Amino acid sequence: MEPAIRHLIYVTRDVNAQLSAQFNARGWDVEVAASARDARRAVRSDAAAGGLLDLSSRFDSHEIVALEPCLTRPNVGWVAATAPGQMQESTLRRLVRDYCYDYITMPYEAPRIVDSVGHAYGMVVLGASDEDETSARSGEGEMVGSCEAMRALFRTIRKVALTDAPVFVSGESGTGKELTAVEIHERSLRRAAPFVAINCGAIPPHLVQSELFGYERGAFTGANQRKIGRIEAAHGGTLFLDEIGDLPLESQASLLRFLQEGRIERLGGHESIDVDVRVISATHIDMHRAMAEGRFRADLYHRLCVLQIEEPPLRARGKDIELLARHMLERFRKDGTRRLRGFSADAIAALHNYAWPGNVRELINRVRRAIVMSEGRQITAHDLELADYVEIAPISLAQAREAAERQAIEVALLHHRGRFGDAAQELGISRVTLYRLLSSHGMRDIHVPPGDPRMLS
Ligand SMILES: Nc1ncnc2c1ncn2[C@@H]1O[C@H](COP(=O)(O)OP(=O)(O)OP(=O)(O)O)[C@@H](O)[C@H]1O
Repeated sequence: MEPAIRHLIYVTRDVNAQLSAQFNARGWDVEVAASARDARRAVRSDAAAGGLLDLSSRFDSHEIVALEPCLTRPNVGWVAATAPGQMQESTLRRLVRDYCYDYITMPYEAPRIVDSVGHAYGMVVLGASDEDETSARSGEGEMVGSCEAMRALFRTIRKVALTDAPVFVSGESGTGKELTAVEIHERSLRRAAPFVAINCGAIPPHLVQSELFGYERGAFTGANQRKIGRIEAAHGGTLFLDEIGDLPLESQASLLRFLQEGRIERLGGHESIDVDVRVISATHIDMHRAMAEGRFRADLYHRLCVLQIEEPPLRARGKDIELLARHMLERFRKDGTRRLRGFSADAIAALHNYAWPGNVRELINRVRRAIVMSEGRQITAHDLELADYVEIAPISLAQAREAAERQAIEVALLHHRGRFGDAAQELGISRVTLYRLLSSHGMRDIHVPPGDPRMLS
């Protein structure tokens, strides 16, 4: 809500006493800044304020340059007062265009200026309440989200954090699997101990064993000193095994042994060492297929997958796409040089129309690039490189039905973690019909492992 007294930062070399009195009479508390230095001090607070930049009082070019950082503050709504002809100067024109809500040329009427600054202030307050809403609904720890799928995920994280059982996180690349693992660790009794992450897909296969288990001095040529492996380094804490599907078969056997016995042996060592870690693993590949093709041991999978978490893809998160985009704009806005005021309507439309194959990681990258490249006051679809997604091509009723059917199936399967019987029941259809629909929508490969007898029915 708007406070009773509003704060005005009046940047001028030549205070207009009558104008100040008008502001006071309309409930403004006026702070005069006679130099860029005073202005910097005045804008330091994060509270919303109105700003009157009196360019007609002839600041020299040095002062103008020094004023620019004050104008970029998002919590001040600036209005410029200019002398006739001043807008011919390109520097002033740019400052007014980029940072001010309005400008008024002399001779002016005091009430007109007070009204204009009032509107600028109102716009700032409107923006701030958007941000409040964003942070109030921001989710869990570092994780932003408020849609039903994310709320369900946060509930699961809280439950899972209370136990020590292995957790398996599946989901497309960039959906937040590692962030989920961190969140589980942070909410668990292990939070004071290390969280150690290892990307099994990024380590050359012949080095995986030594990375995981460590080695003793002289274990192999080049082993000049003892090295503690990642499992041992996580003692007392949580071990996050990312891209577990890429773990070579040899290491799968060693990892299974460790999970069964709770002990490791460093390479070239004879001592068996007790290690207490909670294992969280993740992958974006289809583990059922990997097992069917003999690339992943089923016994290890079942050990790792005591508790399962499915990370929803960004395209299934509805309004959260916008929430995340705004959150990332706030987080990275200092990378840009302009004072950006959110996203344009075409950007919002594109955010929803685009399918986000790279999920949250891609969204972060697009927003960061747009912050730097944007030339206007708002981030547009073009800045996000999503200009082609502003308008969706008109679709026929049949196509609309098909898209809705597909989305309902995705959501039901996500909701029931891939349990076909439950998903079919929620959708009010038989299992057989669900399998048939999966086939007809080309979703069979994503949701049903090859060779699954269910597909034969
Ligand atoms: N809900 C979220 N809120 C805020 N940031 C998120 C969210 N989900 C993911 N991120 C951010 O998105 C980026 C990708 O997330 P993360 O690395 O956890 O994904 P991943 O699923 O593990 O990816 P990969 O499969 O490629 O390893 C990170 O910068 C992460 O902080």
